Amino acid sequence: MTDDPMKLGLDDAALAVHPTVFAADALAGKRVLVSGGAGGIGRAVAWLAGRCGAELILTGRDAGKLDSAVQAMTAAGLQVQGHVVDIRKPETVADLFAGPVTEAGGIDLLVNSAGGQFPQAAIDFSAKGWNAVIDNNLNGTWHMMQAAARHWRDTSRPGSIVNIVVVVEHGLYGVAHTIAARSGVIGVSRAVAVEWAPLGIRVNCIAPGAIETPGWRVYAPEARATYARSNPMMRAGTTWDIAESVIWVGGTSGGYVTGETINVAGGSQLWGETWTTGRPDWFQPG
Ligand SMILES: CCCCCCC/C=C/C(=O)SCCNC(=O)CCNC(=O)[C@H](O)C(C)(C)COP(=O)(O)OP(=O)(O)OC[C@H]1O[C@@H](n2cnc3c(N)ncnc32)[C@H](O)[C@@H]1OP(=O)(O)O
Ligand SMILES: NC(=O)C1=CN([C@@H]2O[C@H](COP(=O)(O)OP(=O)(O)OC[C@H]3O[C@@H](n4cnc5c(N)ncnc54)[C@H](OP(=O)(O)O)[C@@H]3O)[C@@H](O)[C@H]2O)C=CC1
Repeated sequence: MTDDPMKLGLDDAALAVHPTVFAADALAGKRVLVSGGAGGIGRAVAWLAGRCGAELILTGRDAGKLDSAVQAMTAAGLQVQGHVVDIRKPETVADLFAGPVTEAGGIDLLVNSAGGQFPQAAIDFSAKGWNAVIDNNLNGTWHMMQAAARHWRDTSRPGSIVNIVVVVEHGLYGVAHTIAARSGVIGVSRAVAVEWAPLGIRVNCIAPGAIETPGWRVYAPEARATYARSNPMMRAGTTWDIAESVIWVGGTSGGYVTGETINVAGGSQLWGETWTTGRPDWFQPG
């Protein structure tokens, strides 16, 4: 890992050629919408889906980041468009589906990778900070899920949703607001996996462990330095680890899977600790 924010995780050059288990036509004829598609994990998902033959629609808040992702993927021959959408604003999400998604001919897979939080002891959260994280991660993800489900219902086509969450059972501290939000996403995903099965819609979650991305900039270097040893495999994961799991469960390979949350976390759901705020004296070994 490096402290250069531009060099956290795999860059476009690496994502363009990274080996994959998937065939070049695994998603041929499919259209994939990735929120947070210019971020670390979303960008890797987009590259993999595009390299498997899918058309891509990427969304995010930062137009410059979106442009750079679209340019890099276009230069590699992928079919991709980018749109500024703040997932916290249901009206902009509705505009995305009524406009670009419909004009493109619809989508087959929605990957919700937009999200984030800040590290802070829970006892110090302000009401505004708590609300910001809940709004971004729970409400924002829900707005995208519901808009996609309505799109598929109204166009009589099947669909698949993959929500990127965090490991909520154990071992991730200093981000209790995001644990609450992501537990909500996991809960609603299980609920609508049943409600929406008659519509041909599958809903699953991927819970990444420590995955080196530009998103890590929000954590102090001392905290980040411990992340690789937060799991029994004693290493950080890559955005490609997450991308391959997303495409597996979101694509036809996961066709009989719904309502699941898959930890792709090096076993950190079972062993290890990540203190995003630094480990307090109370929990120091010895
Ligand atoms: C076992 C697994 C191991 C995993 C290890 C790593 C775990 C997870 C890693 C990741 O998820 S990495 C990638 C994720 N990316 C990010 O997290 C992006 C960074 N975060 C944000 O962009 C923001 O925090 C936000 C959550 C999206 C909120 O943004 P918003 O624009 O709505 O809010 P702000 O205006 O910035 O702030 C609102 C409010 O929130 C409080 N607040 C914000 N930042 C902090 C902070 N650093 N410390 C304390 N409080 C904060 C604050 O109350 C803000 O209001 P004001 O006080 O500014 O008025
Ligand atoms: N990296 C890790 O170790 C882990 C990450 N995760 C989760 O995976 C997901 C992706 O994280 P990662 O790629 O690492 O982080 P990044 O910060 O690189 O990417 C997150 C993306 O989400 C977008 N985003 C955030 N809020 C909004 C919003 N309100 N509307 C639209 N877009 C938004 C950002 O776009 P823009 O910059 O344009 O605003 C950004 O590109 C997040 O939910 C994260 O919490 C979970 C566990 C571990």
